[in-house]
Amino acid sequence: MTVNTQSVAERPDPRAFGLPVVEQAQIPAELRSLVARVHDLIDAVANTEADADTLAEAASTVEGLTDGLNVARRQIGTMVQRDLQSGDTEFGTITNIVAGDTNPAAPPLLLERTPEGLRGEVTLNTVYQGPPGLVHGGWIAALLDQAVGSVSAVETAPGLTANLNVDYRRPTPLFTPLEVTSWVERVEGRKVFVAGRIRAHGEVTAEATALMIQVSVPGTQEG
Ligand SMILES: CCCCCCCCCCCC(=O)SCCNC(=O)CCNC(=O)[C@H](O)C(C)(C)COP(=O)(O)OP(=O)(O)OC[C@H]1O[C@@H](n2cnc3c(N)ncnc32)[C@H](O)[C@@H]1OP(=O)(O)O
Repeated sequence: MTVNTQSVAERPDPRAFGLPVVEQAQIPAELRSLVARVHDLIDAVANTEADADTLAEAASTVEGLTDGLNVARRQIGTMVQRDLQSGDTEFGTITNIVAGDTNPAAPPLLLERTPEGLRGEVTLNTVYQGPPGLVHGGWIAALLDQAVGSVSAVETAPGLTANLNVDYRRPTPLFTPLEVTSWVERVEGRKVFVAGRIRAHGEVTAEATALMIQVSVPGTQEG
């Protein structure tokens, strides 16, 4: 179902909200590399059984690195502009916990446009563990919230989640490619009714319905 009600050019630009925007291609390769190394570091720290000397040395090294990086920090709310393979433009917060380009704690979940909506694949390690060997239920909800919020933004206009209902159908495994899909069901004024699904090995493990409320753009008749 096609529900695109606005051309890309008419969709709100975060600059209209006074937010800084970084183009995805302008993120330095060195920062991307650092984010990936720290992503692996979080997993290593969460699982290490190294001896006390090694742990103490690591803590000291990381403390020094943190001080060095904190010398220059981004403005809170900084957005990243992504050009999807479909030709659509997507905006997201650059430190978004699910998909943020510069967030080492993000899996990250990268979504691309399909004829039905959005689709992405992500594999989660023990950092996202709830029950033994399984993904935490809150993270399952986070993946679905991101997927439904993004499809609403890409196919209609950016909004906030007013309501998210998650049905956990089967345990969602760690270390397994998860297929995340989302689509728009219908639009009623500012209300966008959306849905999403997670599959592992082709089987549905969780599904969600949600209500997104489109945000008003400052300086427009609607906002
Ligand atoms: C581009 C750069 C920026 C881009 C920014 C993009 C960010 C992407 C975020 C990703 C997703 C998230 O995690 S968002 C984070 C989690 N969500 C939040 O923090 C949202 C907190 N809630 C709110 O701020 C607010 O409640 C809103 C904005 C959702 C709605 O407030 P509002 O704008 O005043 O609208 P309101 O008049 O209350 O409601 C509008 C209509 O929706 C209905 N409605 C409202 N809430 C509900 C509900 N829970 N369940 C059923 N229906 C509801 C109302 O009855 C009404 O229907 P009718 O009378 O018209 O029929």
